[in-house]
Amino acid sequence: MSTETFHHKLDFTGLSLEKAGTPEWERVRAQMMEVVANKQNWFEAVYDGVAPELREALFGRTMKELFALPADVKMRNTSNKPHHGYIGQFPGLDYEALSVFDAHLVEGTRSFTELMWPEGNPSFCDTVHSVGRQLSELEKMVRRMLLESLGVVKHLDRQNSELTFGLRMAKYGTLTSQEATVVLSPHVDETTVTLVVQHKVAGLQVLTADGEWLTVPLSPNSYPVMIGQALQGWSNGRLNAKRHRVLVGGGETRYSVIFGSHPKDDVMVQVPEELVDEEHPLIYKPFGYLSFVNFSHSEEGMKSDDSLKAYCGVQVDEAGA
Ligand SMILES: O=C(O)CCC(=O)C(=O)O
Ligand SMILES: [Fe+2]
Repeated sequence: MSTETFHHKLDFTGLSLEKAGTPEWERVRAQMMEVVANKQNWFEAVYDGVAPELREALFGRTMKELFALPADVKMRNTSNKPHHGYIGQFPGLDYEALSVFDAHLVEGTRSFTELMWPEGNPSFCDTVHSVGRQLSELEKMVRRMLLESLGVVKHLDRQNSELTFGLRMAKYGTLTSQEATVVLSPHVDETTVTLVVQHKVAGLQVLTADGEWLTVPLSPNSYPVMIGQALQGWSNGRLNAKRHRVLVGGGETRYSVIFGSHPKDDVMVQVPEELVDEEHPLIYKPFGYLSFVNFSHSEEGMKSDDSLKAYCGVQVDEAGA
């Protein structure tokens, strides 16, 4: 029987971390436990933290202004990790993306803004920072509930101190053909948790347990949330990175924001001992996040359909099975 004939829609409206443990919190947490038990690894979060005007400013003005910059300016957005700064200039494909690092902090947004506009651009900076801050609040609620559902919430503070947030703005330009085309191939994110903001043009699809591509519906106040590989590793595979892709119709330019938590570069991701027992033997050795990301983008990592397992999976003989 199909496990994904419907998807979970969790309503975070009016919730905040201060409400953890209250009946309203527990009601949503009970749904999170179902998401975990069903191994769905994604859901839709309804959230009122990003005001409609802010979302409109982000997509209607801020992102358009960014992508309108000359290519050499956008290319100043570099990173120590492959594929994490400016992405674009693919022959025949009008896809571009830029990442703001430490997007929940004003410093992160400010240094990105100064890189793009040395003369300053306060409205860009304020808009992106507000979105980053609000989405980081949602991410923290989501992750707290996930850890509560796994019975390991005592590790939350440590995990929080080892994480940061990245905000990627993406543009999928019009295609010469009107036919639906996969412009971002099926993949899993290296993140801990990924939140996506879609606006007016759909395109994100998640792979269901039955191998079907499910189109994530558009909604002005909700955010698809997907598990990434860093959390798959940390949770010893209790949660699994959700495979997804982007399919666009071709006639319209699509903008989206991809907001993710991920371990800081030097963090060793290590499974908490509570998540290892006879029924759940250790499947991932501790791994350094930066090294893992570098591996994922290496020739060997790209060839593998499960780069986490290839990088730090415990061999059966090592596990003593
Ligand atoms: O644009 C989207 O909806 C998702 C993009 C994505 O999956 C990614 O950039 O990793
Ligand atoms: Fe992705």
